[in-house]
Amino acid sequence: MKVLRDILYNVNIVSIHGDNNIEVHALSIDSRHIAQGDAFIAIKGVAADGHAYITKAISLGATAIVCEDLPAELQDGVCYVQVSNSHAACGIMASNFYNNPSKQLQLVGVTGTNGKTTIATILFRLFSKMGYHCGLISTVQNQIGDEIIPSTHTTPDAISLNALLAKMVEEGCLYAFMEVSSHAIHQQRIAGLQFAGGIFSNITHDHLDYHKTFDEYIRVKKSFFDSLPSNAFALTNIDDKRGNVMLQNTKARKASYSLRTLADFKGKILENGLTGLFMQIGESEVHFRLIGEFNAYNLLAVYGAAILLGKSKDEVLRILSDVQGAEGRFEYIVSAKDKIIGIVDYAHTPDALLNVLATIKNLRQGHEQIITVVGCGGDRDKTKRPIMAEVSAEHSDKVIFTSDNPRSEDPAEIIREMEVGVAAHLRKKTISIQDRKEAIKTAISLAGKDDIVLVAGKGHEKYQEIHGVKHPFDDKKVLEEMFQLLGK
Ligand SMILES: CC(=O)N[C@H]1[C@@H](OP(=O)(O)OP(=O)(O)OC[C@H]2O[C@@H](n3ccc(=O)[nH]c3=O)[C@H](O)[C@@H]2O)O[C@H](CO)[C@@H](O)[C@@H]1O[C@H](C)C(=O)N[C@@H](C)C(=O)N[C@H](CCC(=O)O)C(=O)O
Ligand SMILES: Nc1ncnc2c1ncn2[C@@H]1O[C@H](COP(=O)(O)OP(=O)(O)OP(=O)(O)O)[C@@H](O)[C@H]1O
Ligand SMILES: N[C@H](CCC[C@H](N)C(=O)O)C(=O)O
Ligand SMILES: [Mg+2]
Repeated sequence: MKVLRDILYNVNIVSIHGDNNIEVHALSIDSRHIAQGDAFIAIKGVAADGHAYITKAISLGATAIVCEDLPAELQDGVCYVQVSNSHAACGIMASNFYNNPSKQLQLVGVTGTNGKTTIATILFRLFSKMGYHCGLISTVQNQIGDEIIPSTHTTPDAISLNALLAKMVEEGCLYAFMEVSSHAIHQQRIAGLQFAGGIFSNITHDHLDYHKTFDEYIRVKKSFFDSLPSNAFALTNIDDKRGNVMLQNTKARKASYSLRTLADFKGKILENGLTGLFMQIGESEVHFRLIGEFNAYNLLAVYGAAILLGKSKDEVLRILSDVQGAEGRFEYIVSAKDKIIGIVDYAHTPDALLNVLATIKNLRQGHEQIITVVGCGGDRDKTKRPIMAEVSAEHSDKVIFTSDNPRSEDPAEIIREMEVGVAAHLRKKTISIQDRKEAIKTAISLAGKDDIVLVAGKGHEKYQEIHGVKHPFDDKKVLEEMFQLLGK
C-alpha cells in the first residue's frame, strides 16, 4: 500500500481535484479488475477509451482516478488526477508503486523486428550459468531463476511489468533481460523504467497495421534508444541499414556488432551447419549450438552485451558455446526411417522466413527437397501476407499455405491474400490446405529420404486461435505424430 501523492512523483500533472493524501491498494488500467481502494488509470486505447469506464471503476471501489480528460461531474471521496498523458503516467506510477524495481537490478532491453526472444533468452541462460540469479521477460515465457511464469505479451503492460520486476528484486535477481516490442514503446509500457542497456537486432517489415508506415516503425524503435540514460549502453547491429540511425540521438554509451564490417564486436562465420555455428569472435574461435547466420548475429549481440556488462570474454564464450536457443526457434527433429529433417521455427515475418530458408538451403548436402508449411496471422499486418508467400515459394521446392492464428478473420481469405503474392511461374510449387494438421501431414507425405520440412510461424505456441477460440496445437508434436503415423 502506498500514498497516492508519492505514487505520482515525476508524473506530468495538469490538475488535482480531491485529497491526494490517500492510500492506494493497487493500480489498474482495467475497470473490470478494480477493487476497493484502487487507483484507476483511464487510457485511450486502440479499441476502447478507458475514460468511458471511470464511473464503473468508482462503483467498484476506485478512490483515485487518473485521466487526461476530467469527467463533467466529480464525485466526493474520489481524488481525480488530470495528467497530460495517461500512458506515460501509468508507467511512472507503476514504477513508483513497486519501489522502482528497475533501479534495483541491471535491466537490459532488447528491441528489433526479429531476434528479441532469442537474444533475451540466451542472455538469461548465459548469466544464469555464470551463477547470477536472473529474470527474463519474453514472448515464450517469463522466468525468475527456475520459476516459469506464463507470458501473455512480448512486453507486458506497465503495471504487470513492474510487478514482475519487483518480484525479481524481492527474490534477489541482479539482472533482468526483457524484450521491448514496438507496441510497448509506442504505448509507453516501459515509461519510467531505468535500463542498464538496450540492444537493437534489426528492423524489417512487420506491424504496419499498427504503425502504418515503415518510417514511423523506425521512429518508434529509435525512441527507445533516445530515452536511454548516459550510464547505459546502446548496442546495435550495424549490418542493418538502420543500426546507426538507432544510435543517432542516444545519450548512452554506443557500441556496435557486425559480421561484415569493423565494429566493437566483430564476428566471422567459419562454418555453419546442422550441428551449429563455428565462429571467430575477436581472437577466439568458438563452436556454438545455434544454427544459421541470423543466430550468429544473435550470439554477437549477447556476447557484446555481456562484455559491456563487465563480464570476462573467456568465461562468456566458454558458457555461450554450450547454450541452446529459445524454444520453437529453429528446433529440428529427424524422422527414424527416412531421416527427414522436420524444422519448427517462429518465422512470421518476410525477413525471418528468408533467413530461415537461406539457412536451410545452406544445410543441404545434395538435392534434398525443401517443403515449407506456412500461414499468416489474422488481425495483424496484412501487407506481409503476399510477401511471406512469395519468399516461401521462391526459396522452397514445394509450399503448403495453411492457417497460422486466423484470430477473428476468415482463414480462407487470409490464404487467398497470401496466394496472390506468388508469381505465375512459381504457382505450380504451391498448394493450400487450410487445416494446419492436414497441411503438415501432406508435407510429410510428400517428403522423401533426407528431405527437409519447415513448419513456420508458430514456433513455441501451444495453441491455434481460430474464430477467436484457442485450440490446443503444437507444431512440434504434430510433426512427430505425422512421422509416426506415415511410417517415415
Ligand atoms: C493493439 C494493442 O497493442 N493492444 C494492447 C493495448 O490495448 P488497447 O489499447 O487496445 O486497449 P483497449 O481495448 O482499447 O482499451 C483501452 C483501455 O480501456 C480499458 N477498459 C476496456 C474495457 C473495459 O470494460 N474496461 C476498461 O477499463 C482497457 O483496460 C484499456 O486500458 O493495451 C493492452 C494493455 O497493455 C494490451 O493488452 C493490448 O494488447 C493486445 C491484447 C494485443 O494483442 N497486443 C499485441 C498486438 C501486442 O502488444 N504485441 C506485442 C508484440 C509485437 C511483436 O511481435 O513485436 C507485445 O508486446 O506483446
Ligand atoms: N537476428 C535475426 N535476424 C533475422 N531473423 C531472425 C533473427 N533471429 C531470429 N530470427 C527469425 O525470427 C524468428 C523469431 O525469432 P525471435 O522469436 O527471437 O524474434 P522476436 O523478435 O522475439 O519475435 P516477436 O516479435 O514475435 O517476439 C525466428 O524463429 C527466426 O526465424
Ligand atoms: N508477436 C507476434 C506474434 C506472431 C505470431 C504468429 N504466429 C501470428 O499469430 O501471427 C505478433 O503479435 O505479431
Ligand atoms: Mg519475441
